[in-house]
Amino acid sequence: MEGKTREEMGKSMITETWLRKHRSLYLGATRHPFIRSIRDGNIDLSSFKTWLGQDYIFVRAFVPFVASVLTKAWKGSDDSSNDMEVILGGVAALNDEISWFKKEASKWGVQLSDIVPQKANQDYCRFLESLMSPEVEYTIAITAFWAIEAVYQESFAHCLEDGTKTPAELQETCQRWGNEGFGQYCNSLRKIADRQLEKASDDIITKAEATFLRVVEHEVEFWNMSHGGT
Ligand SMILES: Cc1ncc(CN)c(N)n1
Repeated sequence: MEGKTREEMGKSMITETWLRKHRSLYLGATRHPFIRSIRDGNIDLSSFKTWLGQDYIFVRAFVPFVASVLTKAWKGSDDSSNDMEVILGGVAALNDEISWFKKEASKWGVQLSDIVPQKANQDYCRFLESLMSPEVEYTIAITAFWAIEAVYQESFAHCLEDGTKTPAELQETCQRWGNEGFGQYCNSLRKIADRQLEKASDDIITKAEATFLRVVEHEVEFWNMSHGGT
């Protein structure tokens, strides 16, 4: 692959080229100290509770974003029936996710109605809102969607690998995003993003790469907020 132009590699490998090019930033999100602390078994439970409450707020803002991606797929996709099925699966998963957050919050004594979104969360939710505009192309929105889900999948799957010391009470959390089915769903999103990028103009590809980077930066900030939170 080394030294080949994008045309020689085939445009379908665009997400692959980004993951290589921005590897250290991406690993900064998927191997963040917050994730490492879960994996090493020394997580501060107040950080976990901060993450839980803040992520519940994030997921509630994520639902309308995903619904907007579904709307864009309806008219903007080359294979809208496939894409809509995959995205609808994502909406269904988010429905479960919201119920899970409620159950988990009561288990940990986190009062969800009292949670005030912190700055990193507000910034991330505002970014999602900007992507919901009808002017934002489907290719950009589906790229963001894939990246958002993929960071969680890779982060939590990392906590489930052999030899990790993830505390028993956090196994279920890690399973939620680290399980194989969620991994397959992320692969489906990635395939859609790559297919869209393959036929996109250079301008859209540049915009999509910038969007990918912003997602990863927001994810790092989100972990930072949880890790340092009280
Ligand atoms: C911040 C964040 N990023 C991604 C996900 C996975 N839906 C999430 N729940 N929260």
